[in-house]
Amino acid sequence: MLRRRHGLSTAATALRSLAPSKLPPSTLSENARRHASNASHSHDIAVLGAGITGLATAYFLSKQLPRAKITLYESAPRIGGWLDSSRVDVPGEGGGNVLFEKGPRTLRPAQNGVLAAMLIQELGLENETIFTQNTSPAATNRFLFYPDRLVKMPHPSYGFWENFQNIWSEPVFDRILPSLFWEVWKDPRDESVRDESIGDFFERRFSRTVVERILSGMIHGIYAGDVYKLSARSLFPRPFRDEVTHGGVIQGAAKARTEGLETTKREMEFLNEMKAYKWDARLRRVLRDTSVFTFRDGLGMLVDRLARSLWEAGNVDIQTSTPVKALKLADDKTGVEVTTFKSPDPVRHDTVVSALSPAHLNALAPPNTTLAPDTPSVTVMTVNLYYSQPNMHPPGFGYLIPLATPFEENPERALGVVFDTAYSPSEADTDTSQWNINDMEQLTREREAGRMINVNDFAWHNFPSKPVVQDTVHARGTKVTVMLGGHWWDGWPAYPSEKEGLEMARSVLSRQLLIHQQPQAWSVNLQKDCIPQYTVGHDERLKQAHAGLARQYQGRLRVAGNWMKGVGVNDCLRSAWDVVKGIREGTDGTGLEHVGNEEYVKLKPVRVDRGKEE
Ligand SMILES: C=Cc1c2[nH]c(c1C)Cc1[nH]c(c(CCC(=O)O)c1C)Cc1[nH]c(c(C)c1CCC(=O)O)Cc1[nH]c(c(C)c1C=C)C2
Repeated sequence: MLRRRHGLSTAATALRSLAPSKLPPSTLSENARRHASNASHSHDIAVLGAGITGLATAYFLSKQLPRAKITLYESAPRIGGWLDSSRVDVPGEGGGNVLFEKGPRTLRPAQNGVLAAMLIQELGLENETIFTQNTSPAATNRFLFYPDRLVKMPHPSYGFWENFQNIWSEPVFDRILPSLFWEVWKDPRDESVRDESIGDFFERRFSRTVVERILSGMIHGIYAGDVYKLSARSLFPRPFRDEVTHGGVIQGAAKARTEGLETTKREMEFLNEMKAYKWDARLRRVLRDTSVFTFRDGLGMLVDRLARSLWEAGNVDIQTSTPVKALKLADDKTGVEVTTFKSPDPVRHDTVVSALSPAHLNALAPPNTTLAPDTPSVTVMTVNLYYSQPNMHPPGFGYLIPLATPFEENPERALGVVFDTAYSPSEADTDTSQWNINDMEQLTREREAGRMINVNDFAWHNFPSKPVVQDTVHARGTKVTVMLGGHWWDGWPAYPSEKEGLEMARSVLSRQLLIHQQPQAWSVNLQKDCIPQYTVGHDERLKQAHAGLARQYQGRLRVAGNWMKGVGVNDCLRSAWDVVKGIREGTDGTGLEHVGNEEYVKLKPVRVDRGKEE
C-alpha cells in the first residue's frame, strides 16, 4: 500500500512537470492500476534513468510483463532527458508561439524506427503526428556547405543530368567518380586488422577528399564526431566486412543488389517480429511514404504519452529527483541492491536495467570495478532561431559542414544547420489557398484513402481532417537550428555562454545563408556529453563489458542506451526492446550479448511495386 501511494505521488510529480493538459484524467484505467498493485509480482525490476531509453524500457516491461513491479529512478526533476521540446512566444502582429527542439527533432519510420511507429499506434498518437512525405524537399534536398556555398547532394529524384552536372562542376565532389571506379581494383586489408577509423578506412578505399569533403559532413550530422576517431567496424559494419569477404565496398554493394542483403539472424528475427505485429493498415500505408515524422508538440509528446501510459499501467513507480548512489549484487546473488541519495537503506530488486551513460553507471559500481566500457562523448550546443520572414533558406532538410570547409568560411566551427520549417508546419500552412493542389476533392479522396499528398512547399499528410501543425504563429516564418560544438569542442575546459552561443549562431547564418536580421524568438541549449562516440575498438570493448557483466551479475544487471549500437532515438527504443526481450525470455543476458554476433542470413532482393501495394 505504501509503495502504491508513493508510486502514484512520484508519478504525479513527474507528470506535473509536463503541461497540465497532459495530466491523466482521474478515470483512466483505475481498475487496471488497482489490480496490478494488489497482485503478487512476477518480477521486481528497477530501471535507472528516465530518458527515452529508460521510459521505453519501463513501457515495454509494463506491456510485456504486466505483473512485474517496475521502479524507474531518475535523478532530475523532469523526465525525457535529451528529448526536450518547448514553446517560445513570438512577439508582434501575428503573435502565437513556435516549438523549439533542444535535441532530436524528427524520427524515421525505417529499421529500428518501426518501434517508434508502434508507439504512435499504441499511444494513440496517429492524429497528433506530422508525417513528412519522402518526395518532399525536406526529404530530398540535403546540402553540404563547401567551400563557400550550399551544394545540393545528389538524389535520384533530380534525374541523371542534374546529378551529373552537379557532381562534375562542384569541387565538393572533386575526383569522386574516379575514386569510386578505382575502389574496385584496390587490395583488401589484411584480415588481422580488426578495426580502424572510418576516416582511414574510406580514405584507403576511396580518397581523402571523399572523407574530408563529404563523409565528415554526414558524420557531423549523426555523431557530431571526428571521422578520424570513430570506428569503421562499429559505424559501417557492412562495408568494413565487405572489404574482406567480397574484395571491396562496391563489390559488396553490387552483390547485395543482385543476391540480396546480408543481415544478422537477430535482425531477421526482429524484422519478422515487427511484420507479425498487428499494424493499423492506414498507419502502415502512410508510413511507407514517410521520410520522417514528429508530433504536434514535438518529440516531447512521445515522452508525455509514455509517462501517461506508465501511470495508467499502475505497476510502474516513477521516482524523479532520486539520484542513485550505489549498486551492489545482493549477497545471495539473486538480486541487486539499489541505494539512492534519498535513503541510506538499499532497496533490493530482482533485476536492474541501467539506462544511464557508461560514466554514470560506473560511478555507481562497487569500488575498483567498472560496469561499462569507457565511452567518450561530445557536447553539442543547439541554437534555435525563428524569423517572421518566410523562405530565408532554400527548401530542404538543412546543410552539413564538412571538415574540409575552410576556416574563414566557418570560424565558429559549426557542424550544420537544420531547416526546421521543412518538417514543422504552422497555422499559416493550413491556408488552402496557398496549397499547390487545386482539386480539393482529390485531396479529400487521397486523405480518406490514407495516402500522403503534397500540399505545400514541404509535403505532409494528416490523419484528421484538420491538418496538424506545430507552430501557432499565423504567418509563415523561417525556423532553423544551428548546431555547434561536437568534436570541435573536445577537451575544452568551458563552453560558450548562451549569449556567446547566440552570437556564434547568428554569425554562422549571416555568413553562410546571408540572414542578417534579428530573430523574433530563440533558444540556446547546451547539451553536455549528449552523443557517445564509438571510437576505434568500440565493439571489442563492448564484448569485454558483456563478458564482465555476465560473469559478475548473471543477468541481474543489464544495460541499455545509445552508447552501444546506435546513437539515435530509434536506437534507444531498440535497445530498450532488446533488453526487455532478454528479461522476458529469462536469458542470462546483459543487453550487450548481440555485439559481435556474426551469424548472417540473406534477405531476398526486394522489388517494391508500389502500384500493387495495399
Ligand atoms: C540534435 C543533434 C543530433 C545530432 N545527431 C543526432 C542528434 C539528435 C542523432 C542523429 N541525427 C541523425 C541520425 C540518423 C538517423 C536519423 O534519424 O536520420 C541520428 C542518429 C540524422 C539527423 N541529423 C540532423 C537531423 C535533423 C537528423 C534527423 C534526426 C533528428 O531529428 O535528429 C541534423 C544534425 N544533427 C546533428 C548535427 C550536428 C546536425 C546538423 C545539421 C547532431
